Amino acid sequence: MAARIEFQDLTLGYDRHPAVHHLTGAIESGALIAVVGPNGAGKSTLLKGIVGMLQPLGGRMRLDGIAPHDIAYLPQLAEVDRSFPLCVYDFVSMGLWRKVGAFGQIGRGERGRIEDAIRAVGLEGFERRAIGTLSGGQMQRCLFARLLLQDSSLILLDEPFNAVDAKTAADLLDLIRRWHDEKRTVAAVLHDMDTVRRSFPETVLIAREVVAWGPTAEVLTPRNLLAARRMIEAFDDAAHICARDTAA
Ligand SMILES: Nc1ncnc2c1ncn2[C@@H]1O[C@H](COP(=O)(O)OP(=O)(O)OP(=O)(O)O)[C@@H](O)[C@H]1O
Repeated sequence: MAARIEFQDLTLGYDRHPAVHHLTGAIESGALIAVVGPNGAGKSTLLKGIVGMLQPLGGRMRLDGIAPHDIAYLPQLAEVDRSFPLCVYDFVSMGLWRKVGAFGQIGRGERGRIEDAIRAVGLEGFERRAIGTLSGGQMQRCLFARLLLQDSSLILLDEPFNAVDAKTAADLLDLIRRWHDEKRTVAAVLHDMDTVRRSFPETVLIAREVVAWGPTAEVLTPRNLLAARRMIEAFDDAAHICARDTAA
């Protein structure tokens, strides 16, 4: 179980507009890293770049030990289409998609794993409920169950505790710790700095580029957080190319 990500001067963006610039560094195998920064800092963009939903505008990214389609990715809750008529059981079972495929049989072993995953997130009794009728916290549990089944060595979580209550957040955090104990590589976009300080040994603070990256206590200083805020306020969203490129 080893998945490592290396960035070399990576720039990601939309329609040629950079959203994250000049990212250089590595997320080591087995890391438990928080991705933090102000709104619009480029955190979600970074995860989308790692998953392959966005191609680099510049620089390079290298995945070691895992293919992009094997990454377990939790998008922001708002991006999940819940209008599709699926029940919890069927939605969770999609975590086995890579193993079973479109026309594969779900046998007794797989059914056991689906039931285990639903139990692990505390959704027993909800198996036949339509996903569109779940509360925000229940839906987040459902998404985590699907991730559990994916059994990936690289797990990317975009605001996993958004709109969930304290009990649900604690339960989901336990699952994240379990993944970390199993030596999986976990990166999570988070806004709650207390959770980051308590549970994430490593942090990358971004504001369209890296402000600080390293042990959480060294990254989350008032000085770095202020610098991040100022960088976001100063960023020109309409810029086509970055000033550093033209100055070179
Ligand atoms: N699909 C898109 N098309 C064009 N621009 C986008 C798109 N998605 C994001 N952006 C822009 O890219 C920049 C970074 O957005 P991103 O969603 O990565 O930030 P974030 O750090 O995740 O923010 P938040 O904390 O608010 O979720 C923002 O200026 C945003 O408006």
